[in-house]
Formats: sequence, structure tokens, C-alpha cells
Amino acid sequence: MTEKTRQMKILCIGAGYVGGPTMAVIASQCPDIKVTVVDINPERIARWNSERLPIYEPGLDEVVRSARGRNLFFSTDIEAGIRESDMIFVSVNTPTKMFGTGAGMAADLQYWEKTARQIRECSNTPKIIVEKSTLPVKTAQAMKRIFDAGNHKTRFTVLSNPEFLAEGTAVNDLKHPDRVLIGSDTSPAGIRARESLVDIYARWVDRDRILTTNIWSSELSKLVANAFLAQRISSVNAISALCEKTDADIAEVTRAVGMDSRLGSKFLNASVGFGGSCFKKDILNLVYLCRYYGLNEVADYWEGVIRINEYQKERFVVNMLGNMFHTLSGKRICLLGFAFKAHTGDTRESPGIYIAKRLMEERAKLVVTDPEALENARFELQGVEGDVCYTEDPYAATDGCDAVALMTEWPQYAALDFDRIFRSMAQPAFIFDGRNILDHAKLYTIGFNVFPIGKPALTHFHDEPSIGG
Ligand SMILES: NC(=O)C1=CN([C@@H]2O[C@H](COP(=O)(O)OP(=O)(O)OC[C@H]3O[C@@H](n4cnc5c(N)ncnc54)[C@H](O)[C@@H]3O)[C@@H](O)[C@H]2O)C=CC1
Ligand SMILES: O=C(O)[C@H]1O[C@H](OP(=O)(O)OP(=O)(O)OC[C@H]2O[C@@H](n3ccc(=O)[nH]c3=O)[C@H](O)[C@@H]2O)[C@H](O)[C@@H](O)[C@@H]1O
Repeated sequence: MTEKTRQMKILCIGAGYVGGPTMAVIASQCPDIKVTVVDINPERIARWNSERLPIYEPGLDEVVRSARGRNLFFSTDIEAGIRESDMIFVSVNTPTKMFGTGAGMAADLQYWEKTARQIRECSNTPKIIVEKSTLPVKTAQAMKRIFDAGNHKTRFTVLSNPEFLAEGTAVNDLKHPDRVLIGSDTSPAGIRARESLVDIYARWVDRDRILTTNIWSSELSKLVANAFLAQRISSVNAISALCEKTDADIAEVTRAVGMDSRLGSKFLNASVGFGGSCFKKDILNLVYLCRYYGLNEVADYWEGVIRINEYQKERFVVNMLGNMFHTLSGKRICLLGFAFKAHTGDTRESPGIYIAKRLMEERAKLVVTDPEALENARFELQGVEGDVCYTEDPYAATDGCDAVALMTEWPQYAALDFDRIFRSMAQPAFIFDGRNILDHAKLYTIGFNVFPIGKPALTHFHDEPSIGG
């Protein structure tokens, strides 16, 4: 092949929830580009090469199957991948740092830095390095310094291209993104690198949805997007507490508020709290950055989003305890769902983890059920002292229970036969709907004592409540 027709080679370091699906979609949209995904975790790579992918994501199997072995490859040979690639996406994890300065707040950049050093050592040809992981603003500067230090072999150009996919809808989000964001510097090499990444996305994304910005705006926009999304949920959840005190109904309030076109109706569902690997860590990262720059009022403001989320989870437990006669000791409670949201098996930072631990502290006996997340649920709760068992069958899980606490909004849970469940439960039977997806009036009629979020409770204990249809 001549230099002109040489096949472009993309490498992605990090075969996780972002690296795997993102590269699978790029490979399926660009059959002429060779896409390789590498990881230090051999089991993960083996799963990507198997029929049982390491993550559950609707539509992902088909996309992977269409490209794997053709122009999509999963490998543990990171050095070979680096050597042969033109463009390297780095999609390693950037968790909250748990030690030293910034512990519990700053992003832990050790995986990123190790990767940067490895890239530098193994590169003999020019590389475009794409920040795919979510990173503190100014990381690209640190990366550039690492790449340039003692490097006389070749040139590196760093771009920021944060990912906005949400789990459960990742394939659709990647195929039809609201926007693609690419940050670069304005040197000729920066612009050239940016244009080559724009050209890749432009194969399937309208050019007017591909935003190009300076690199710091791009890095910061990712943190801000997540902070705004989480802020919306904490705002709704804060108001749900007020609704419960005033007999207002959070669904009616959010409908009325969301019909204002300036606010919009999406992402206004009250819940037991937000989870997922990113909202909390990215806001903490933002808070840390603000404090680092001496912006303490700004930091306090964003920290409030997390405080409300913690409060919402604790409120849920206290509500269960108070309504179940102030003791959960020895009571059997079913956690209906454990994933942090529906349509994923991911349980990272799932509110279910906190609720489960608190309920076990109260010496309740737990039965955890979830259609996709049981393996991860077991992992999250390993070593936690208490009585917990797991089953995929929701009817077996609720059998003999005193209470059901709905944690995840799996649509199949709304369609369960609650007459049957009620008959199999201890009496009085309680349902705490942490996602407001169940038909509360119907559950009440069946005989349950029903506790939604941000809506009047429906109980059989006092005067007949007005359930208002
Ligand atoms: N999970 C999500 O929905 C989203 C995540 N992000 C961001 O993307 C980044 C990655 O997130 P996930 O994919 O969820 O993480 P993940 O933990 O699922 O995947 C990261 C992978 O990187 C690998 N890795 C770590 N160090 C490595 C090294 N030195 N060399 C090779 N592989 C290495 C790990 O073994 C792991 O498989 C994070 O910064 C996250 O904030 C951004 C948007 C969405
Ligand atoms: O950076 C990331 O990791 C990603 O974080 C979120 O995606 P994700 O965490 O996968 O899922 P979301 O749909 O945002 O839900 C997050 C949490 O908020 C909860 N939620 C969501 C919406 C809502 O109205 N109410 C609510 O409680 C969900 O149940 C879930 O626990 C963002 O939506 C993505 O744009 C972003 O790329």
C-alpha cells in the first residue's frame, strides 16, 4: 500500500463501558479503519472476544458482531497497539482519589499518567492522543508535558473528545449523539489533528452537531454537563421531600414545571437518588477544582448536589424504618432491582448499595433481584455483614417478604402480577417505590401500604386516605 492509501489505525486504551461501545460503533461506521481496543485486564478482553460481552448494553452485541474480526479487534498487547496506531483514544478509568491530598474528591489520574508514559515509550511515529476519559480541566497540559519530556523520537498532539453516552442507551447515543465535542489547541498540528477526528465522526454525525472548541472548554464542558444533569435530579428530589410534607405530588409539579420550554420535561424523575460511576465523581472533581482555585462559594454550591443525593437515599431508609413500626430487625425485605438504572447491569454507585447496607445495619434480611445486575450486586455486597440472598426471579424474591423496595425502574417490574406477590408476602405488606413506576392506587386496592417518592402515602392503617384515583 502507498502512504496515501494506507489504512488508518485507531487504538483505544481501556475496554470498559466507554471504550468498548464507542470503538464498536466507530468500527461499524468506518469499515476502512482498523480499530483495536486494548486493556490491562485479560479477562475483560477475553469477554469482548467471546459471545458473552463484559457489559450488558442493548444493541451492543449486534454492533460488535458486525465488526469484530473484520476491522474491530480486542487485545491485551498494548505496546503493539500503540506502535502501529495513528490515533489513540484513552478511555481508562478516572475514579475519585482515595488517598493523600484530595482524597475523596480529586480525580485519581494514576491510570491516565501510566498510560501516557507507556504511549511515549512505545511510539516511533506521530500520534494523535484523544482524551476520552472524563478529566479535570488542564489535564491535556499535564499530558503534553509528559509526552514531551525526554522524547526525541516523535510528535504527539493532544485532543479532548469527552463522551456523553448514557448507559442503557449507549449504542443509540453513539449513533445519534446530540453533539460531539472536540477540543484542540490552535497550532497547525492541533487544527490538523482536530480535523482528522472531525472527519471520522462526520461519517455518521451531521457536521453541525460536531462542536470544536479550545481544549480547556472541552474538558470543562464534560464535568459541567454531568453536574447540570445531576443538579436537576437533586433539585427534583429536594422538592420531593417537600411534596411528602405538603400533600403535593412531585409528578404533577414536575409536569407543570417541565412544560416551560425553557426548562424542558426530560430528566425530572424523582428517585431514591442518582447513581452511576460518574455523576458523583465528576461533581467531586468539579468541587475540588473550584477549591483549588479558591472558589469556595462555587464549590459549596455544587457540593450541595451531592449532599441532597445522600440525603435522599438516607431519607428513603428512614422512611422505611418509620413506617414499618420503627424496627426492621429480622424482617425480610426485597430489593426489586439493583442496577443504578434500567437497561444496564452496572451497579457502580447504585443507590441500592447504600440502601442495602443501611437495611442490613438495621438487621433486616435482604433478597436482591435484578434481571442483569446480580453478578455485580454480589460483588458490591461481598463482605458486608448481614443476611442477603440473590435470585433472578422477582416472584421468588418477594415470597415471604414484609416489604418490597423498588430500586431500579426496569419496565418489567411495573408489569408484575402484584396480586400474586401480595398473597405471598407477610402481612401487613409494604411497597416503597423508589422510582415511582408502579400503579400506586392499584397496589393500595390490592391491600399494600404504598410509599412512593414525593407523593402522598397510601396506607390501610389510619382513616381511609383519599387516593384520588
Ligand atoms: N461509564 C459511562 O457511562 C461513562 C464514562 N465516562 C468516562 O470514561 C472513562 C472510562 O469509564 P468506564 O469505561 O466506565 O470505565 P471502566 O472502568 O469500565 O473501564 C476502564 C478500563 O480501563 C482499563 N485500564 C485502566 N488502566 C489501564 C492501563 N494503564 N492500560 C490499559 N487499560 C487500562 C481498566 O482495566 C478498565 O477495563 C472515565 O473517565 C469515565 O468518567 C464518560 C462517559 C460515560
Ligand atoms: O459521564 C457519564 O458517565 C454519563 O453520565 C450520565 O449517564 P449515566 O450515568 O449512564 O445515566 P443517566 O441516565 O444519566 O442516569 C444517572 C442516574 O440518575 C438517575 N436519574 C436519571 C434521570 C432522572 O430523571 N432521575 C434519576 O434519578 C438514574 O436512575 C441514574 O441512577 C449522563 O447522562 C451521560 O451523558 C454521561 O456521559
